[in-house]
Amino acid sequence: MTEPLHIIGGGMAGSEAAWAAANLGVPVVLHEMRPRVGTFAHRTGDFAEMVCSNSFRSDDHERNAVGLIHWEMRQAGSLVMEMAHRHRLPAGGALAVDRDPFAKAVTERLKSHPLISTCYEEVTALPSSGHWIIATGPLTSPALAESIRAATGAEALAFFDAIAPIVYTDTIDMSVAWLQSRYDKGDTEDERRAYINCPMTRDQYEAFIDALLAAEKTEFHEGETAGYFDGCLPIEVMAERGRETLRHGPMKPVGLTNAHRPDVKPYAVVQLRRDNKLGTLHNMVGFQTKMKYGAQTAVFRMIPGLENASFARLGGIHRNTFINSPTLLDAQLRLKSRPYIRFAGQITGVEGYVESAAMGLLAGRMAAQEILGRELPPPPPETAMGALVTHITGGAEARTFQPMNVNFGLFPPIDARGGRRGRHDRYKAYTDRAKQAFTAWLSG
Ligand SMILES: Cc1cc2nc3c(=O)[nH]c(=O)nc-3n(C[C@H](O)[C@H](O)[C@H](O)COP(=O)(O)OP(=O)(O)OC[C@H]3O[C@@H](n4cnc5c(N)ncnc54)[C@H](O)[C@@H]3O)c2cc1C
Repeated sequence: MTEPLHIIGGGMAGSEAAWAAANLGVPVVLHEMRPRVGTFAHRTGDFAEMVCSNSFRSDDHERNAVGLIHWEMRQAGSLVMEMAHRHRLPAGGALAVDRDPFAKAVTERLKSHPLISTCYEEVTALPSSGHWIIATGPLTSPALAESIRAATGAEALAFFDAIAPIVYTDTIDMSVAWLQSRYDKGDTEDERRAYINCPMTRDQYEAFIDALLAAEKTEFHEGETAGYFDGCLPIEVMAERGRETLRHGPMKPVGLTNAHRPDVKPYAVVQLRRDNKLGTLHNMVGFQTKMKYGAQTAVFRMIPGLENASFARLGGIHRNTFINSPTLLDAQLRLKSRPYIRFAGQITGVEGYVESAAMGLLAGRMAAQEILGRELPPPPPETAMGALVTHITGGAEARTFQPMNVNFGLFPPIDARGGRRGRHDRYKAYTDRAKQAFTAWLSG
């Protein structure tokens, strides 16, 4: 008899993992603590509940990385995508859904599958044997979080409340910005040029602070942690403490010489640090923020060099539990120290409903194949799922690892013309290449 796969968490990732594994003929036990034990964000006992917005974001599979991952999930028989399509609402190019009927439909489908059984209980400790997927999400219950922390090391399980935006490197104006590490630190030329620096005059800095103070901010939801980590204060909180605070903190201009105008000392400098091995993404150092998304783009585009910046991810604040996947997981999403346990969903350091469900789909397939005595290689990095799983299991810098949305910056680059038109064509080239690679992977 085929051994069962146990999945903890019936959210986006767990639901998708259960469906994928059961459809490969593996019996699944889905453990979900709701409705017996709730979270501050979930309202129902349904699987795949959308806790905040009702959107799966862009459905454009030709020029958008999220749309592309939708496409790949559909090819792989995704339950979340099928039910989202069935309950979709008009929303332009976005895939918005009627959230309650959507979650009910996912729940009914899972419950009526002959190979899936459900167990409504909170799992409070890491299991010691069997085949498991942990998909307990950003609001993993405290007892289980503690058990994961004990098994992986205190440093490994991160609780954080603020994230900084990430910019596509090719949208930064390098005729204004320049490459340099503070005080030219580093043993190699690469290290000495590890940061992108954007200079500000006094007037630009003052206008920036005014905009920051006036910008609309997100308020905490009830139950979310309201305390900030000391080393992780949102920039607007720093600005509220004094107009000069940022100039003595993340925007300090010391140890840097503007390569374009060495004679002019910048009044303040915004630094961006490489965020992935490919160098296609840079994060804004110390720029964690709770400004609303619209306000963030407007305020950050005031920074010289970022006037036309595109953001792979904007900053944000909420409680989040995720592991340091680049150090803890292998390419099969298995915990290196206990390979009978896989992780999937937001707890692996991906961000968003779609990305979480996609990682669930992958983990479910991988686990099922393993139980059946085969090994499923991860999808190639040219695909959206492959790019994302490669990023979290090795491509990302482990030291500064933060949750990540799927975006073209994670893909191996494609040469193309610059500018807006060039970008348009390049995105299409990315998705064409991905579709071919994904189709081959699925049939292989
Ligand atoms: C406040 C908030 C707002 C968000 N807003 C958005 C948004 O607008 N758009 C977006 O794309 N993403 C949003 N996210 C991120 C969102 O949570 C994830 O994108 C997605 O739901 C993660 O999927 P998941 O399967 O990893 O986790 P979840 O969907 O959260 O599922 C995890 C499941 O595990 C269960 N569980 C937890 N611990 C245990 C345990 N010990 N035993 C048994 N079951 C357990 C939970 O009850 C839950 O059902 C938000 C997150 C939060 C916290």
